Order: sequence, then structure tokens, then C-alpha cells
Amino acid sequence: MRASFSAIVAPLNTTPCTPLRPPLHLKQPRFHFHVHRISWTPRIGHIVGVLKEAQEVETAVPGIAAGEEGEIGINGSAVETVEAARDSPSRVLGKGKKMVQEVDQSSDRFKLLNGREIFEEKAYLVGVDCKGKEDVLFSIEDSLKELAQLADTAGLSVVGSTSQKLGAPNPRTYIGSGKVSEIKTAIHALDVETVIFDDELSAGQLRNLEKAFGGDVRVCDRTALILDIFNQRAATHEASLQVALAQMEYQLPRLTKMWTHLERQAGGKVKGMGEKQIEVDKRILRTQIGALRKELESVRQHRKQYRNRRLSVPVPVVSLVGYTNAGKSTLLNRLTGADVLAEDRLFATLDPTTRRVQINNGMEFLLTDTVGFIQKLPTMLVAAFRATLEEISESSLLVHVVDISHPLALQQIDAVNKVLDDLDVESIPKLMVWNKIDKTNDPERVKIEAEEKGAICLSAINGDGLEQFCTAVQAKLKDAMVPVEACIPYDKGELLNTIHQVGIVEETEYTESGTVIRGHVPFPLARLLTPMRLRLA
Ligand SMILES: Nc1nc2c(ncn2[C@@H]2O[C@H](COP(=O)(O)OP(=O)(O)OP(=O)(O)O)[C@@H](O)[C@H]2O)c(=O)[nH]1
Ligand SMILES: [Mg+2]
Repeated sequence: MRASFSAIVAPLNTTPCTPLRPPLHLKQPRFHFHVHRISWTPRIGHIVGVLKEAQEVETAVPGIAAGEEGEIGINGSAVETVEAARDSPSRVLGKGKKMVQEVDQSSDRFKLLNGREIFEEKAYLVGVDCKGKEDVLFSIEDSLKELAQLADTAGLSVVGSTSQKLGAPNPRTYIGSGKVSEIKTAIHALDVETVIFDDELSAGQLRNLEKAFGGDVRVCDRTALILDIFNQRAATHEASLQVALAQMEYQLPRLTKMWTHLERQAGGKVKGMGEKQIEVDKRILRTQIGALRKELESVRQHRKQYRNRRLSVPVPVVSLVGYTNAGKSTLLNRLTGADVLAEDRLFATLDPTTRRVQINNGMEFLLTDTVGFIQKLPTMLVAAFRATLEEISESSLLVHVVDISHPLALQQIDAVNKVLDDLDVESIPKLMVWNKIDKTNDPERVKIEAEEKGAICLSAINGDGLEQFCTAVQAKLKDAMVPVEACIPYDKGELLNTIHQVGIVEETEYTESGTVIRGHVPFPLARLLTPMRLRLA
């Protein structure tokens, strides 16, 4: 029986795609395959995961569809290696010549992450402090700390970091040549496998840095790392599509000339072949981006229909937004008894979850938890997740959840507001919630400060302040409702229930002709009540 996997593969009879990272340099790539899941990851070139019978590995290239079968080329992985890997999975991990020697030492460097076995690469972080750069919210040290957290979330092991103050980034290598040499020394001393930059790098910078570091080390940037985490975390079809789209858009301008080996094989006679291949690859990638956009559009339409159906029952929708790890999912779980994954890692949630919350007085609202934000959030990710984020722009209230115990809470608030600015949501009422009050040194002082600023303090973990939170949500929702006074005939009991469910009833009176209610209801319900309204308050 053959192994079944989605790896760095290209089917027969189609143009093989250029791998986005230097492949494992092995020969004779030919193997029977069955592709059952396509993903696109910037960590291409590393087979992450266990390559055993019928088990998936991590990476994939475009140009193949799920369900395809045939003879394939696995870039950098010979048949013998793959066969051998069935008994010793770690054999195919690692890079080039180093690979086989690493087998034994590396076996203890696997860890289980999101249900998959991940090879824990050694990473080195690099940050640049550019003078005069506007919109910088985090200091370089804080940004690097966050990058280390991101690396940890992605399953990498951070072995060191460095930073540099620069007037302007070097167009060739982003950092100065002295820094390049310093990092090179660190790479050898610490056995570094991946160097991660805290800012987005151009294709040229990535290539030059990889060359300068010796070719055996991968270079990537913050955006690629975030995309990698999203790729690992995407659990639903829609999230996978969105991540795949963002990854392809990230890769498109970064496709580099990797087909020079063809020129070498042809004795240098086929000049410019590498260049042509890039054009072919770019075309393939563009076609796939187009196909993905179409598929996402159809998912979006479906979502819209679902939302419209939901809107016909006018229960107000309240969306939780905030920095990653602020405690949004914990708050949703606490209020609704849902069991959305909440953990002390970045980007635990990618897919929106909506649950019904009922307040003591009978009023209900829908609470939606969604993807967290981060500073320097890649724009293509915001664009790709627009469908998901649309939920936010159609809600009645945005609850901005802040981890007030975090030393950078204020900067995180600014970073979230920056993303919200991009989402066109300024007309939606907002409520600020300071979460994790239990973790602060002086909760009483924080509470006073919150009151001054109109924020609600709570602890999603122990439930403190939840009642005040629900009251504040209700008050904010009421601001957006229409005051009504209506007489509901006794044979319209259902309607009366709906009013209690989605509106705020302040007075009820039983008269001969029906139940007279005074209160506030959402606009669509107010329209429904028009024939029964006594007068507009
Ligand atoms: N001490 C304390 N910890 C909390 C509180 N709320 C959440 N946490 C913890 O903070 C971590 C992150 O919580 P999540 O609910 O996953 O955060 P999130 O905002 O959904 O994060 P993303 O999904 O990554 O955007 C978890 O380890 C929670 O247990 C709180 O009120 N107090
Ligand atoms: Mg979450």
C-alpha cells in the first residue's frame, strides 16, 4: 500500500509548480499519490508532520485538486526516502545533506499541535527599529516579544533574537551588512533553521538574505508566520479557503527564479527558462486565486442567505472584537455555556461562533465571537477574512474586549481600533470591556479608571462583573432601539413573546382590547408593530 498525503507535489501532465521555498534537494521524485487536502503554506519545503501510511503531511502546492491520483514528483523527496519514512518518520524531515544525520537527534523535537505532529524548528528573531516610521504602536522589544509568542504558537522554538536601529531599511537585505554577519554567526552557534523578521520583506530581500545566510536556513517574515498559524488553525472549509487565498496573494509577488537547475541540465543553452517558468507559475497562481475567490464568493452568498434568514427574527447581534488572547472566547463560553476553544495562545479562534444569550428580564441577543486582531495584521489577511469580518459590520453592537492586565493594553486597544477603521464600522455603537480584572495588581483602582472611561470591568474566567456587562449591553442596545407604545391584541401572543425577547419592555398593562406595552424595540420590529402602535413616545 502506498502512503497517502498532500505534500510538495505536482501532478503529471501539468506544469510542475515552483516550490515557494527551496525544496529538500533529493533526486528521482516519482511517487503514487492521492491528494485529499490542498493547503498552501509559506513553510513549504519542509514536510511538517509524520509521513506514515495514510497520514497527512503539512505542505502543498497549487495545480492539483483534491481527489486526484497519479504519478507525481515530490520536490526534494525521493521514493526511497518516502518508503523509508514509513518506519522512521523523522528521516524525511530536516534539510538536504544534514537530514540523515539529524534523524536520531531530531526525534525528540516533534510536538503535538492542534492534533498534528509538528517538527519544532529552531528560530531566530530579527526586529528593526526604523527612525521616523509612523504608526508604530509597539516598541521593538515588545514587538519582538510578541513575535516570539507567535513563533511559539506556530510550533517553533525561539533560540535567540536581535534588533537594529536604522534610519531606513536596506533595500537589498532589510538590515545592514554588519547585522547580516552577526546573524550568520548566531545561526552557526545556535544551529538556527529559520530566521524570522518582524516586518514584511520583499521577494528580493528574502532571496538576498537566504543567500547571505548560506542557503540552508529559511528566512521568513511576520506575515508568513501569521499565515502559517492561520493555516494550522483553519478548521472549517471557509477558513481554509480564506487562508489559502491570503497565502497565495502573499506568495504571488514573491515567486522567485527557482528553475535554474533546468538551465544547468540543458548545458546552459536554454537561456531565460527560469524567467519563463516564473511567468507560467504566476499564471497558474493567478488562475487559482481567481478560482478561490469564486469559491469564497459562493460561500459568502450562502452565508448572506443564512444571515438574512437570521435577520428576519430581529434578535440583536452583539459581536466580540479585540486583540488576540484578550479573552473573547472565554467570555462567550462563560455567558452561553458554549465550548469554543479558549487558550493562552495567539489566534485560538478563526471561525465565528454565534450563541444566544438570555438576560434575566427575558431579553435575548446573539453573541458572536470571531478572529482576534494583532498589530501589523497583514492586509491580505484582513481582505481574505472580509467575509467573516462582515459579520462584525452587520451587528447592532461591538464589544471591544481588552486584556487590561496586559502591560501593552493601551497599544493593543489602538491596534484594534486601527483594524476597525479599515472595516467601516464607525456607525455601530461600541462598548469597551476590560477583561482579566482578576489578574491586575490593583483591581479597585482599575475599576475607578474604567468607570471614568465608560468601560465595564470583568473577569470572564471567574464571572465577576458579568451582570454589569449584560446590563451595559442592554443599555447600549436600547440606545439603538425605537421607543414604542403599542396595544397587542390577545390573539397575537407570539408577537408579545417576540417583543419581550428582542426588545426592552418597561411597562405592561392589560386592557380590554389587548396588552399595552411601553418600551423599546429594534427598528424592524417597530415597523411590524406600526398598526398596533398607540402613539410614538
Ligand atoms: N486570569 C484570567 N484569564 C483569562 C480571562 N479571560 C480569559 N483568560 C485566559 O486568557 C487566555 C486567552 O483566552 P481566549 O478566550 O482564548 O482569548 P481570545 O480573545 O478568544 O483569543 P483569540 O481567539 O486568539 O483571539 C486563555 O488562557 C484564558 O483562560 C480572565 O478574565 N482572567
Ligand atoms: Mg478566541
